[in-house]
Amino acid sequence: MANPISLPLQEKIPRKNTLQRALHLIILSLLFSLLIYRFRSLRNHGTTWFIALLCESWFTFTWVLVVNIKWGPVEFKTYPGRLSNRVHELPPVDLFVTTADAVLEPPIITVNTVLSLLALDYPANKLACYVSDDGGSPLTFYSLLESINFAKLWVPFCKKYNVKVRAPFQYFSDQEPLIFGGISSDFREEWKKLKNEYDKLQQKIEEATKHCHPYHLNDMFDDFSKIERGNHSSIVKILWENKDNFPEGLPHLVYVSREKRPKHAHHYKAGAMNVLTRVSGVMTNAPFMLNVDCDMYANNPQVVLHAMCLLLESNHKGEEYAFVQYPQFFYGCLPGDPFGNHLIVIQEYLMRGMAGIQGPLYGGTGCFHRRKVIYGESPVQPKNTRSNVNGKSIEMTLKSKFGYSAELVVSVANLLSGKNKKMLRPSDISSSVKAAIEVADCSYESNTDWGTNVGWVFGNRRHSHRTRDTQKGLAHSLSRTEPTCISRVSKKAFLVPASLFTIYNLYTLLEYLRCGLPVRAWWNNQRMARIISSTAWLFGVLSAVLKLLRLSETVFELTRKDQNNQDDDADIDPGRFTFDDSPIFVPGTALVLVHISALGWTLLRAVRNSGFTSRSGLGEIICSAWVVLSLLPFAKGLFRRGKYGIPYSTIFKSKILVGLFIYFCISVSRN
Ligand SMILES: O=c1ccn([C@@H]2O[C@H](COP(=O)(O)OP(=O)(O)O[C@H]3O[C@H](CO)[C@@H](O)[C@H](O)[C@H]3O)[C@@H](O)[C@H]2O)c(=O)[nH]1
Ligand SMILES: [Mn+2]
Repeated sequence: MANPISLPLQEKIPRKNTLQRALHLIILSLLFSLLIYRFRSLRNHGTTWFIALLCESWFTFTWVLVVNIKWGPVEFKTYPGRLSNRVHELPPVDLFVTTADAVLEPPIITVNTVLSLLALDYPANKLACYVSDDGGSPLTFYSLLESINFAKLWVPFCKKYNVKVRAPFQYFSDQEPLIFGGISSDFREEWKKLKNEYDKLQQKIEEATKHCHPYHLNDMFDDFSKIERGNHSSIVKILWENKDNFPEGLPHLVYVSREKRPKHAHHYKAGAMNVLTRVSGVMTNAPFMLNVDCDMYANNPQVVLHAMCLLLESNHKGEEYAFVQYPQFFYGCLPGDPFGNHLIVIQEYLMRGMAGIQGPLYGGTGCFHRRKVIYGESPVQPKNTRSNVNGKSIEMTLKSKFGYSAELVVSVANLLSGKNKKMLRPSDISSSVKAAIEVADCSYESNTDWGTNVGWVFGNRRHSHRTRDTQKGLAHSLSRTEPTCISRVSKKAFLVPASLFTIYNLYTLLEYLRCGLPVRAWWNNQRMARIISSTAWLFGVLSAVLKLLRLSETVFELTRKDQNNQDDDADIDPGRFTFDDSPIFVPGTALVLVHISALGWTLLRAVRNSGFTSRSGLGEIICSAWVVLSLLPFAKGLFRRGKYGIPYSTIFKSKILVGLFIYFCISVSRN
């Protein structure tokens, strides 16, 4: 029998996708013939055409990139069972949860996230959970404090019965009979008890939210008493300490609210992540860190073990994975994905495709990071390159990079030299609270490498990710509108884009069907791709330009997390689009108006000439109709009132835009 230790913990398996690849090749050859055709036609035209061509080549290029990324998708198969006799080798992991606003992100949601992490299948004395509260909310603090007592029952219950979903709200939303089918009376009793305890916890938090409960009179809340949002000193509080270093107990739980001052940029989530990195650095200094948003939960209790299968192994060159990221799945989804935000196909094809090349983009959440990589070291760099530098200068270098905290510098040095390889972790974290408070100060990062070469980059990665997508988005919207205004092409030339269009749609449809999704979901996503490119991405480009010109700063607007009771409308249809007078709806409205008018105009001319002439252009009609279909929610919005209708002011602005556009087209065609 093979020694289990020698068995690999993971396998990287390329996915077979012959049909996909065939379509892929056809799409690419069509794209290139289209481009060549356009190059040929350039010879006969002036500068406007040259600019159009330049744009088209660029868009084709980005399109080719996006399609090509999907060429060689891979799957990672991990064998956590093979770790079972290597438990002593398992490294500590620090778990980060970020929350920022107790109103937009109700504490019960954060509590569920935290509970699902505390109950993970991993030695509890090797986990530490840190919650960053950018809201500095006593309510969030209170809710977490209250959840400890529940966790003391919940965690053993989950482990005893091998509960799959360890976020109680989700677990208890299942039908009782379904759970109880053929199950012991012990379990039934315990289930009822836990459900009852969870209800009590929920109620306490609710009462506190409505201020029916003077919870804050307790002296644990002193730090919060005079707190002013966005203007307070840092708070670090240990909510629970696993003092006995007990693998079956509860992991450490630490509350962190970093210092905020009106004059100091706080860099939103990236800033919070850097504080968490430092605070955990001086407290537990685990070599790996998982970060999740406050509205998430682990849907598989073995996530850490699976991640370790990848992170603990290196390849024959000694290279290691920098990070391991899990795909996100969403709960509370509307059927048919009306807003195209379930991201199932993107994660299944684009992300796996990227994983096949080098690795996916960091999506901001659900990710295990190697701490030394976050500290600026490369995962492929050989270890101990700095051993010949004398001790003093190492300290000075580290201080200039990581800031003045002596405790942090020691922890960084330990980590980078691999000294904490012993996989031990201080069980007493209360002695490091003072150091933790210090590194959570808002001025701590001044004149250091935090936010540039160390930690989460400000400005930031989220941003570059967006701009990339923007280009893809524009590629679609321009190539769609192009036929109506620029080209009236011959039948033969129309064949290429027409087949490209058909095959590309088949190709994307295939992706949806293979993921087991309905055709409706495919259509909704195609539609949303057009809508997003004419709204969010377009404005994303504008804001990036404004930022480059230093005219404005990007801001992070929190998404509201509870979907219930924000609306008391009786006839509420959650799948329908709602509008307001935001300028973001102007381009979409204008596009719809242009194409409806174009179609109307063609129809009118056809009626006048009794029949369509060759000048009507079938291609143009199809393209315009496709745009209108894609933007159907806008077209409907033109005729609806209330929140489902586009406000008159928006329609008015769009009409001005359309007027300008038509004027531009006419003057171009005259020249
Ligand atoms: O000043 C801030 C602002 C946000 N957050 C936290 O950041 C997370 C994400 O914020 P959210 O409003 O939920 O943004 P989304 O639009 O959902 O963010 C998506 O896109 C982000 C950027 O790519 C990723 O970081 C997120 O994980 C991903 O869910 C939440 O936990 C927030 O509490 C902070 O901690 N401080
Ligand atoms: Mn979110």
